[in-house]
Amino acid sequence: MKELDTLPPDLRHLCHDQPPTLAHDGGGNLTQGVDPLPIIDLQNLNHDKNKLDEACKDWGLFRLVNHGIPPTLLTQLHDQAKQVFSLSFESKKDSFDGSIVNHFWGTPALTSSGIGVTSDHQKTNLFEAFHVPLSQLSQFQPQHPQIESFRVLLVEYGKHLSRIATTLFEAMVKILDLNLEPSKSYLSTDTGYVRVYRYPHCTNPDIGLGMEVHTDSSFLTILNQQDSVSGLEVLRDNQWLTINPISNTLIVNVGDLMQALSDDRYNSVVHRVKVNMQKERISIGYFVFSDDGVEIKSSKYKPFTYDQFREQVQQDVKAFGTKIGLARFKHAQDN
Ligand SMILES: O=C(O)CCC(=O)C(=O)O
Ligand SMILES: [Fe+2]
Repeated sequence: MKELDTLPPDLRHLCHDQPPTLAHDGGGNLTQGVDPLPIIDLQNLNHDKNKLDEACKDWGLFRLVNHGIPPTLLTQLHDQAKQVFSLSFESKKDSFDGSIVNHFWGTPALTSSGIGVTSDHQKTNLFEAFHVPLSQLSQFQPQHPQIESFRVLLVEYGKHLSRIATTLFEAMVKILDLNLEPSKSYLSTDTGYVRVYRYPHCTNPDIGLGMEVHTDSSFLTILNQQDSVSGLEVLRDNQWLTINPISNTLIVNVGDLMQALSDDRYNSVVHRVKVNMQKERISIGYFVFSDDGVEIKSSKYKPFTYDQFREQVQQDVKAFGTKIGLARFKHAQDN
């Protein structure tokens, strides 16, 4: 099957239908000799407490090792995601339409009903994705055997993600010495979701980004870049730094909710995804939020729930073509 037939029609015209070429540079993703990211060992969090604190303050992201996810699971997930994406667009549409998994592309901002939030100003983001609410995966019963085996892997993967997010969140709350109301569960792994992304390779030099510049709205994001193709970049000291994929490691981002909860001690990292001119890239992100109705309280921000935050983001994307985010909730004197 031609690669173009597997892509959503809206994206096809953006990519030239021509074989990958080595004539262009690979999209700013030269391998750096030394990995500059802070490295956190999940098995040794007690010992790495200061390192974790520093990483969240200084970088807003870190590389997680010793996370306990079997390497075979990470590799299978990647391989099967690739296979699912390479089905024809029509068969993906038939399998996902009307299901709990939302097949979407072009914009990362979705309404709660799963419709992409678009505006005239917005440029298309060159990706295709599946939005997977983990707690509802048992209600998804795909007929296609490849999609079913991917579903089974995601169920297994989701258990690890929820364990890892809980462990990291609890460590951060302890380090920050936060006085959270004990009756409320702040981190809601039940409402967390996975997004499986495919960024098609694209030789069209006029194309924008795989994913626009943004911060994540989550408490934490756990990104699996088992793929060898890079693309993720973070803004650091006013420069874009490529976050290279290193197999069997995960990238953890501090998101907006965590920045607010930490009273700006932690930093919701600004990032984007570049399009690769030679190869398509697959990545799998997990986003975890606060429980329904839980207010994030801090001295720098007005209290807000995640629903209120998401609603505001959607309104801003519709009105201005961009997310404004935490600044919307900041007390006036801090603006
Ligand atoms: O695909 C990636 O590497 C990053 C995706 C991302 O930033 C997001 O979904 O918020
Ligand atoms: Fe992101």
